[in-house]
Amino acid sequence: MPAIHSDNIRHALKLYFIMGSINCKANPLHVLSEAIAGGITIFQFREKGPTALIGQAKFELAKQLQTLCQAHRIPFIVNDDIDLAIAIGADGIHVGQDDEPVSSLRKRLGPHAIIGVSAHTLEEAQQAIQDGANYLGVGPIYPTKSKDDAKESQGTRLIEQLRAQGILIPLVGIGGITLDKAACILHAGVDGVSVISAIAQADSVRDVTTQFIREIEMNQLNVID
Ligand SMILES: Cc1ncc(COP(=O)(O)OP(=O)(O)O)c(N)n1
Ligand SMILES: Cc1nc(C(=O)O)sc1CCOP(=O)(O)O
Ligand SMILES: [Mg+2]
Repeated sequence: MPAIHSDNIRHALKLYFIMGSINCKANPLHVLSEAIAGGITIFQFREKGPTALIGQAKFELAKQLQTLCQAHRIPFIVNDDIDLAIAIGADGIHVGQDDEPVSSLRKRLGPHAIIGVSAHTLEEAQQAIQDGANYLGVGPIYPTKSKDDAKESQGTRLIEQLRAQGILIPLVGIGGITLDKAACILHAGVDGVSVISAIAQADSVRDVTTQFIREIEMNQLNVID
């Protein structure tokens, strides 16, 4: 059974931690376990970049991180790698605009898989919704050092535009999100924030995660309950 039914994805998106081995100052298993202790609500394994693990080493790290998530009922999402997601029975996948279309992913992953799609424009968002995405990642909100090919940062403009159009799909903001910036993104209408470096690189992963949760709970709009 998946850790979460896709109907509950909105609540799970509250604090979406994304990480691969290259993002961590400490052992990735330790970083994830501290982030879980701090209160993350969903995790994405994004093993990407020049020194990223590949092959069996990538598979083994994914399995170890997934086991940790399963023990704490944290949904485990795989970035980009559909074969890996299927091989380990992940709860879902996150894909970008140049990846396999949602309709084909749905056939391969089944009706309960969480499928997240990155959207940078209203048109991309509408297409992903029509194709059956469960949530959208909107970014980069602010400049980021964690993605080499990130687009130009766009602030909260698209989030506000989507909500103003009455689009209710679960949304998560991404890109350069730090503690002091979370409130303004939440006020724009997202269900949660996605974070790599502000958590993975923190001196105390657990403390900063706890502070994110507090900030989110104080500023969440609750698009739908
Ligand atoms: C939650 C979330 N939102 C956006 C992204 C970015 O996905 P993508 O555009 O496919 O870029 P890469 O992460 O693959 O470099 C994401 N991963 N997660
Ligand atoms: C993985 C990713 N996707 C983005 C997008 O805009 O789609 S920005 C980004 C990196 C986010 O990392 P950090 O929290 O360290 O800025
Ligand atoms: Mg991608």
